[in-house]
Amino acid sequence: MGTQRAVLARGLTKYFGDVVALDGVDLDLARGRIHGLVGPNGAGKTTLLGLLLGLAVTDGGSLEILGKRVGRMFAAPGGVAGFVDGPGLYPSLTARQNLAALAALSGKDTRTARTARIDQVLDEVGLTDVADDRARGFSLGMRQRLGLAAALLTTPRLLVLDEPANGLDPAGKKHVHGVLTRLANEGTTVVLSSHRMDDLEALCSEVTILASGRVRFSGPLSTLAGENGALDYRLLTSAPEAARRLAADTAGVRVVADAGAWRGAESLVVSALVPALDALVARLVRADIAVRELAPVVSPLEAAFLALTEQQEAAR
Ligand SMILES: Nc1ncnc2c1ncn2[C@@H]1O[C@H](COP(=O)(O)OP(=O)(O)OP(=O)(O)O)[C@@H](O)[C@H]1O
Repeated sequence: MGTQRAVLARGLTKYFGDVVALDGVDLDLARGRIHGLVGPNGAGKTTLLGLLLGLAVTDGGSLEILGKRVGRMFAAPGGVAGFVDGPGLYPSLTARQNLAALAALSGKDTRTARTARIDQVLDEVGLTDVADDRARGFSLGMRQRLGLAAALLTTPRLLVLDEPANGLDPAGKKHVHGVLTRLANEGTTVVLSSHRMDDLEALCSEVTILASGRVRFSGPLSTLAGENGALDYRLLTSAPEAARRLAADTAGVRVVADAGAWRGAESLVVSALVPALDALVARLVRADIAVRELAPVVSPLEAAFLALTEQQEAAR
């Protein structure tokens, strides 16, 4: 048995002329997880994903993928599939022909087995109805789904996707999320970048936040709230006035403003760290005040992202 990590990177650096795209990046990706990569434009996300796909080599540091040290060859390590900057497709071929061309390259299965597998992956990404249409006429969302289907043909153990949700309509997103979740449940590691915090929160158990080529946070989404200082939370309770008085009287809790109505009920917004929030909820319950809803106004991931972007702006 090799390491349980799909990716182990230490001190990765990558330069483009004078531009430092990656500046000492450490990354640990456990197998069978969906890991989100987030960061402002130019943070280094595509560069990092490109290294994982063997599209570029590092200028420094070490990289181990699926238990094997990556050398200085421009080649996708075995078991790795995916794409950056959109999937490479033949525009004049249909979706099915594109996949058939790729499957034939691998030369592993019989023609019948390949055809069955192609039908299966087309179905998984929701492209069966357009299987015989040329890729040239495909929308961005359809191209993304065909790119994912192509990656699935190889049964990857590490799937690397750069903004796979770009251009997806709700039905397309449902297909893609379903496929990625199934893959992770079966042990494939998925690493994807996105500017959509809601997608990342729905899909990923862990995230890495990059800014200016450096890792600002890497770990479970659940620990982000604690990392990022006080957050604003919206509270809906059975007794808004009494809840407001209790909140104002709880150490570490600040009542933000008169939040007014929220979904037709009077709500309260408080700013607090998680332990103070826990204390407030316990006090509300002890006072027989029911907590009907409690959620961050801005998600921890979005708050962390915004804080980081603001820091970057301030440094300019
Ligand atoms: N081929 C290249 N030649 C020169 N500079 C590059 C090249 N690729 C990336 N860079 C630079 O490296 C830095 C990181 O770029 P990268 O594309 O990895 O960021 P990103 O986080 O993917 O950004 P975005 O969210 O805008 O896609 C940027 O400053 C970019 O201009």
